[in-house]
Amino acid sequence: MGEPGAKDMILVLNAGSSSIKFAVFGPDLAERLSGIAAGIGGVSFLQVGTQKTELPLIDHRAALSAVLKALETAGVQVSDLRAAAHRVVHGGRKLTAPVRITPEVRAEIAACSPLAPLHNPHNLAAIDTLAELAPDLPQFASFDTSFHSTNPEVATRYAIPRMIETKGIRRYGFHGLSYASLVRRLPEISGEPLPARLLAFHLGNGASLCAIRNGHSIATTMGYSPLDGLTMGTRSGGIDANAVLRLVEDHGLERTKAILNHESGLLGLSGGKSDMRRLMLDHTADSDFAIEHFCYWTLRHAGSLIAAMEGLDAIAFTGGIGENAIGVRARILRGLEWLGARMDPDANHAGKPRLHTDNSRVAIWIVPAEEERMIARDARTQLEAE
Ligand SMILES: Nc1ncnc2c1ncn2[C@@H]1O[C@H](COP(=O)(O)OP(=O)(O)O)[C@@H](O)[C@H]1O
Ligand SMILES: CC(=O)OP(=O)(O)O
Ligand SMILES: [Mg+2]
Repeated sequence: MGEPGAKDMILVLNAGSSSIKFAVFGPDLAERLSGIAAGIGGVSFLQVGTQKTELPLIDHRAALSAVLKALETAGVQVSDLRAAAHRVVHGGRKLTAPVRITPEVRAEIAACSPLAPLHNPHNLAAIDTLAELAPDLPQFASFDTSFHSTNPEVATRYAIPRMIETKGIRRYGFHGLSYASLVRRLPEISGEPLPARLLAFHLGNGASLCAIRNGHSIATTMGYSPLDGLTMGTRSGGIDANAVLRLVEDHGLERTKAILNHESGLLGLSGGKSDMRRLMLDHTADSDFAIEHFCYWTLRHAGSLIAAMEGLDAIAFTGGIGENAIGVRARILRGLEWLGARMDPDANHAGKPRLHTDNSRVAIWIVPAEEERMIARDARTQLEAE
């Protein structure tokens, strides 16, 4: 790894609902090492580079200590780090740009936990564990909500009384680090300027769309929390608020939270599978229906965002499903043919970066999600500014 005592590395932690992704970057932002602890609380494993080991990871604390141990084995000690930087999903109204984590920032992240229950508590646990291990290590946070701070008020307000809106009940939007990195990467990948009206599909376990006009988010499908919008792995996506109230009446608040966040989406529709790769191999009527529901609602929302941009010049797919699920991309693109989007099936099969044919009126790209590099870049900018 780096020169002994050089303290030039940045550790990035991206703690999700059931996984912790990690990466170590050098001062030039070259990735030195990356991996994932996944399946936390279930069938879990730790992968470092290409080396995958099955390992019981009962909770996020166990997963983080396995990650730190693996880093040590690979020659990265916490004492070698210049900084640690975290993806924090919800920054609420106050945290709209990358920041150094102070006690005040930590308290604000904690205050946003009820808004992103599958994410913020795990982000905080990672911050706290590192703070205990290395109290002097500078820690930074980058927020999934920040990229959408350019949305106009008409897009962020719910049609509810202003007094309620002032309490923070509004649309925020998420996956912003993925979209920010996509905006950077697309011109490098395509060799062309960023298209003026770009519809980005972040399709992973959590999934959202973003209407990006001249590089800025103007609308997105997630709202107050990462539950809204598309059908997701275990989240329902959009659901009528009166149906939610009925669920609360019938099942109580805690059960309702669990149903909507953990038991719905692809998992609920298919009767047990949240993972797109597994669903695609399954070929049962329920699994096929779950995939069709995912694609259909992705298209319904795509139509809404295209209207918000008043047209469409390019599409970009990212996230685990967007980058890898050939059949899902093909189904979604079939649903956009009426706009003049033409996909080259061979390019789609091969997972090439460019998917459109020469006569397509809309450019179509695959852009790998690089949330961790974006977070490292933010932290480096902060360090240089200090
Ligand atoms: N080769 C593949 N084919 C189909 N789906 C895939 C493939 N690889 C990954 N996926 C799907 O991508 C999703 C996970 O995406 P990812 O962006 O890693 O999620 P997370 O939100 O946890 O970061 C899962 O549904 C997984 O099945
Ligand atoms: C915000 C969100 O949904 O994140 P993820 O896709 O990592 O679950
Ligand atoms: Mg993700």
